Amino acid sequence: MDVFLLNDVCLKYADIPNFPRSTVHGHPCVCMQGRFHLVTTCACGFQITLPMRVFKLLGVETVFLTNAAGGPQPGLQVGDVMVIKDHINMPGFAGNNPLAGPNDERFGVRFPCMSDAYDRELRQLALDVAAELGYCEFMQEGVYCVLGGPSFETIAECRMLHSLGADAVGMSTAHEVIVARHAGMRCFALSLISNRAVMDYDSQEKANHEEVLETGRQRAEQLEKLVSTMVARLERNNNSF
Ligand SMILES: O=P(O)(O)O[C@@H]1C[C@H](O)[C@@H](CO)O1
Ligand code: HPA
Repeated sequence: MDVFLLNDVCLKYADIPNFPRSTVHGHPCVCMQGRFHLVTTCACGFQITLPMRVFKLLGVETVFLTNAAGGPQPGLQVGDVMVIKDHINMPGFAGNNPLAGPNDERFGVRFPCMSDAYDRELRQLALDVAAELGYCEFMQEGVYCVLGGPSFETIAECRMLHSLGADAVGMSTAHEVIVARHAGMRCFALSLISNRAVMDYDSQEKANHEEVLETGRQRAEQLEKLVSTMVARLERNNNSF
């Protein structure tokens, strides 16, 4: 069941007016269990990002996001954790931006800047905490590219994305970050490289959701430790890194 956890209060998504419904199996997370993707709601970026505005209204200042992603960057291995330093919003090139339509000035300006979308201090904190925990061998930093899904990429698409500067490719996160940044919240995001992007016509590899879930299970404990240590560090410093 999809639930929204706020302190000890647990709300069903179905009980929150206008809240979208998650349809993808296997996306539990710490505070919001059940995620929304472009494919869930007929490419309506506004609806899938509504939770960010709910967070803002609840007084949230910093948003942590995680995702599973394929890796077109040859330096990335399955199981690597990539701190996202920037994104490419591919659906945005076709006009699918979650901020399209009338701007709600109560949240932010009409034309928000995105060159600082992923908070520099939080990225450094992640790398520092990872080093303390002994995670350096699988920590990376890179650019995440969001596509609409739900089909995985063709070989030609993977090659193109790599040449465009994408290190990881997935189906979420960038829309949420755009809306969170519009509302002035700080953003930090991680990609777990759950599968290699297939770049070679002779390869027998095929992207599939089971591999994505399995890689997630294998790294779950370390990811939880990394994020919870970062959150504890932030709390200790009054959210000021
Ligand atoms: O919610 P994320 O972006 O982690 O989920 C990815 C995208 C698809 O839902 C799924 C593909 O296996 O994982
Ligand atoms: O290879 C991928 N492509 C797109 N989305 C994904 N989510 C997990 N792996 C992938």
